[in-house]
Amino acid sequence: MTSLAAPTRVRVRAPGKINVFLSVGALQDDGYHDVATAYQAVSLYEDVTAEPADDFSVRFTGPIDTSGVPTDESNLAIRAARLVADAAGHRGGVRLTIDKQVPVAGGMGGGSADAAATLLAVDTLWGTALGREGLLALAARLGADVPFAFAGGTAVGTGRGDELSPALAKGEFHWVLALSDAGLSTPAVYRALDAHRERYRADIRPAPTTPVVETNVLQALRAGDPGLLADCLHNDLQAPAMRLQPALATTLEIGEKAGALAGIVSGSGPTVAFLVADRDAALEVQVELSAAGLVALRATGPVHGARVVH
Ligand SMILES: C[C@@](CO)(OP(=O)(O)O)[C@H](O)COP(=O)(O)OP(=O)(O)OC[C@H]1O[C@@H](n2ccc(N)nc2=O)[C@H](O)[C@@H]1O
Ligand SMILES: Nc1ncnc2c1ncn2[C@@H]1O[C@H](COP(=O)(O)OP(=O)(O)O)[C@@H](O)[C@H]1O
Repeated sequence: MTSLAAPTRVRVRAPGKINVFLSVGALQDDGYHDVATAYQAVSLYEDVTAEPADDFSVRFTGPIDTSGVPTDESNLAIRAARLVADAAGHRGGVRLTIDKQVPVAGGMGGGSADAAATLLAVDTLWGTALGREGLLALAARLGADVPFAFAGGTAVGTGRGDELSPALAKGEFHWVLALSDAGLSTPAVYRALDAHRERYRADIRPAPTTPVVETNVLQALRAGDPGLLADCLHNDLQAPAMRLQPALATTLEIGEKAGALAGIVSGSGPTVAFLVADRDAALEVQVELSAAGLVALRATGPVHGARVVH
């Protein structure tokens, strides 16, 4: 007879995301905006390794500069681990190591992926068996994007972006991601959108009362057709992100001239995601962006959500 020993180390991988469509409604009393977004999980990953320890700690590895990310109790991964411990009555801590591929404060949900991966990693390590629904409920308490990082694939997010319904998607979409030297703060970009709407109330489209994802976006995803999707990429946070980082206009121009079907600021930015026809086009656009001095990565989507890999 074999006995199942408790694991001494669990590794979980969770993806970054691109918002292929993001409509932002009015600011609510809780400080959040009502949104409707279509998320696509893409092949830039956060790998979180969890090992038993007496207390809670986190460290980062990998090539990305994480000097600005806190490693104290405010770190989203530590907050995720503590939530599982509290929910399940687990005593003892965890040592977390995060191998980071998703740019920091880039609008691609790296911190959310850290939190989502940690939820599953500690649940597996400690054998707390909270289940998918239990972990998804904890995910929503950690941040608006965390449930999607947990679920992955393609989904529509409403409410704060945390109420998910799956969306059908066919095939594989190819993206080139142009990174920026400086990050953008998510609340600052939402505030800039509100300020702009307030200031130019008479001239611009007001915040939608009930934001929705347009049906042509869902059709393009379902058809797996990058040309169709390129025509309907949209992000209400793009204009405020560009006001905060005007150089993004040049980045968009370079990628589109290099043959991208379309470019869009991802989430609150400043990463710019270029949708391209296929792998060859992705290489060409990546080369042109690099030649202009930008850091450019290739990715594909949709990919799976948080999953144990080790
Ligand atoms: C803009 C988006 C688009 O997917 O992603 P990122 O660009 O951050 O990756 C999300 O709405 C961000 O999600 P996330 O980064 O998880 O947000 P949270 O930590 O929950 O919230 C940070 C802050 O952003 C603002 N916020 C966030 C979500 C939302 N629907 N309305 C908001 O106004 C609030 O000021 C909130 O205090
Ligand atoms: N694991 C983490 N724990 C706590 N904060 C994080 C973590 N990863 C990133 N952050 C911080 O959260 C903010 C948003 O980061 P991130 O999730 O990378 O970008 P975005 O919200 O733009 O997708 C940044 O200020 C960053 O320093």
